[in-house]
Amino acid sequence: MAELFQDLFQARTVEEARTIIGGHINIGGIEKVLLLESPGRRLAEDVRALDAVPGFDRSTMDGFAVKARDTFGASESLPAYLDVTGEVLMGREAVGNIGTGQAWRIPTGGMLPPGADAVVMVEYTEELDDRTIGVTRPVAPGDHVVRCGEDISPGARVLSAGQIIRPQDLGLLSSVGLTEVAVALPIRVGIISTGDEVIEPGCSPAPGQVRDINSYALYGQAAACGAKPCIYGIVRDSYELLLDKVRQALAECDIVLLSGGSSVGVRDVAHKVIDSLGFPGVLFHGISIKPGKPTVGAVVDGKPVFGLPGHPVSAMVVFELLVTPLLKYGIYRNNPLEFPVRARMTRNMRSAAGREDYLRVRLYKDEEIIVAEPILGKSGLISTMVQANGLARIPAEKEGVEAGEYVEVKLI
Ligand SMILES: Nc1nc2c(c(=O)[nH]1)N[C@H]1C(S)=C(S)[C@@H](COP(=O)(O)OP(=O)(O)OC[C@H]3O[C@@H](n4cnc5c(N)ncnc54)[C@H](O)[C@@H]3O)O[C@H]1N2
Ligand code: MOO
Repeated sequence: MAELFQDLFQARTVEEARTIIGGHINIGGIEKVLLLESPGRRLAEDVRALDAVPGFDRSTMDGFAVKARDTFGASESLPAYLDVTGEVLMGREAVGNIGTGQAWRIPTGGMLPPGADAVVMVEYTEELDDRTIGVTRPVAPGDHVVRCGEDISPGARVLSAGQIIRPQDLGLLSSVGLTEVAVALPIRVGIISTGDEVIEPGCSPAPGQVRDINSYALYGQAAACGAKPCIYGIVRDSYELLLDKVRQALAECDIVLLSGGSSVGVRDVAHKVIDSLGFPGVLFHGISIKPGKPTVGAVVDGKPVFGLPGHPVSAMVVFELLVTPLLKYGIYRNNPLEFPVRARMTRNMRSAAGREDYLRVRLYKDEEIIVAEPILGKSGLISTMVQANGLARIPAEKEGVEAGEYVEVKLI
């Protein structure tokens, strides 16, 4: 514990903060849901296909099933003449066999008859009579055919645990006959605002008071990640009151967020409260980012507890960096697409070396180039977050960015 205490106020990088917290957490459960209830949920287990998709060789065109070699050398001036000896019906097994010099009519999606290895599109045939066609263009084996198992082979791992179920995943699950999937339970996030000056949004502020922004902004962020947020209200700057409330939230939720009181002022009790909840307690106090420096990171019995800075922008930025990944994936995992947009800065911005800066930016397209216009303003101004549609990361080793330089941006 003494070692831990020495670590406090030694600001961590975001990477370090994630590693420290990630090493102690154990959150979430599993439930089975029907396929139609699964979009947006996180898969709890790998999914393997039992069946091949498609389960038979099938045509991708309307035309004639043939032996490809019977069409070799065919042209408009010298068609290959084939006997039409059968027809494939949609949704029915193709029974029989195509012999040399023979063709069967086949619809798009029809089952390729035994003996055939390609399909000639109807446009490249001429019907001479009911029983004879001329093929005017050759096909190679496999042309216009999807092979049995070409989409999905039986036994293959088709989806991986941890991934969010997207529309195309739903289609894949139905294609292999799965009507239920195991998904992670939504992570329950308890949200507590602290501060003697903070009042409910439905009240009129007296001089010195402000309406609660953080509970609502954080609620919105958690909901957008598919989590189950729960607001525990506003607690005055009192150790006992806050301890009670945090204990209640911790008993009912997987993650607890406090905002305000995370700094070093006399009334900033968040750190003290969080550290008295249980093992291992506070793991760091301070991250080397701006905004968001005075963040407290803790784990209590496997559940993360974060003391977020009171300034609304700071609280939201720290949420994006430390809470969003947990709500989406249940763990911190390497995500090269976390800042997926490369955008060109419209102006110079200074930043101190040794600290990562997260700039609120407005992204827009200017002559085919995505540009990032910084939204200036203090971290207490929620309107700056509203004007922004991205967060640009300025790496710690840089002392700023110049107009025209490229930055990596996360969409918000
Ligand atoms: N002497 C120093 N003062 C401050 C430092 C510092 O390093 N030395 N850090 C500053 C930074 S950076 C931030 S961020 C804030 C963090 O402060 P706290 O987390 O202790 O938060 P409070 O003092 O309670 O509040 C800060 C600010 O945010 C407003 N607030 C708080 N909760 C809400 C809410 N739910 N909705 C709307 N607004 C809220 C609060 O009224 C204050 O204005 O500390 C700086 N100070
Ligand atoms: O770092 Mo504070 O979190 O700037 O506003």
